[in-house]
Amino acid sequence: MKEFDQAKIEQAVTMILEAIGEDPSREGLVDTPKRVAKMYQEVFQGLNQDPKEHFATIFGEDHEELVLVKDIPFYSMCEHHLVPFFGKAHIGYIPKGGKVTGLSKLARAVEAVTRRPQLQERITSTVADSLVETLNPHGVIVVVEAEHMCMTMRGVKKPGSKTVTSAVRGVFVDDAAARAEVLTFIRS
Ligand SMILES: Nc1nc2c(ncn2[C@@H]2O[C@H](COP(=O)(O)OP(=O)(O)OP(=O)(O)O)[C@@H](O)[C@H]2O)c(=O)[nH]1
Ligand SMILES: [Zn+2]
Repeated sequence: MKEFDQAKIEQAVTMILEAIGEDPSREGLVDTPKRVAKMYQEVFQGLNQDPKEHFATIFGEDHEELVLVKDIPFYSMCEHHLVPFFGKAHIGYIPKGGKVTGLSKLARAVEAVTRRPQLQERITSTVADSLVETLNPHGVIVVVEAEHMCMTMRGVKKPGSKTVTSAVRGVFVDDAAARAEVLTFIRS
């Protein structure tokens, strides 16, 4: 378990408020450092989780065809600016050897990976590799689509722009028809 230092975050937030010329002791701000620390504990709680631990729930089921959970909503924090990026993750895999995991575990793995300072590419590949390492399936495909607040409310200011990343493993690498089938389901 990595240490979460609530007092240190409170100090840091107080310093940021002072540095922008605010008065941290005024009524509206007096509890803000505490609130922000509590919020960071929640939005960064994935730092204490390994996505693979969720795939320990394995059912023996003889299904060697596609399993796809799509439209899993997520919120993460861009590691460059510490502002949110958010969107949907779609996870498909083809089980092998009768090893399937609980459907909710796919969404739990997304939570574990997104609730940290992150990059969209790393979220995508970490989820794919975690499935490969635990279930050893025939193939995995992960698609993540997100809007990055660092590109909308600041900087280049392009609201509505979306970033799509994908990670394919196993049979999906060479099988364009299998990839296309998944993309059709994702869009439907
Ligand atoms: N590849 C990748 N880049 C990201 C992600 N989130 C944010 N970024 C980018 O990280 C880059 C950081 O660029 P820098 O030039 O170091 O920082 P900056 O001056 O704040 O950049 P601007 O956003 O262009 O103003 C920006 O281009 C962001 O759009 C992500 O998940 N993946
Ligand atoms: Zn950013």
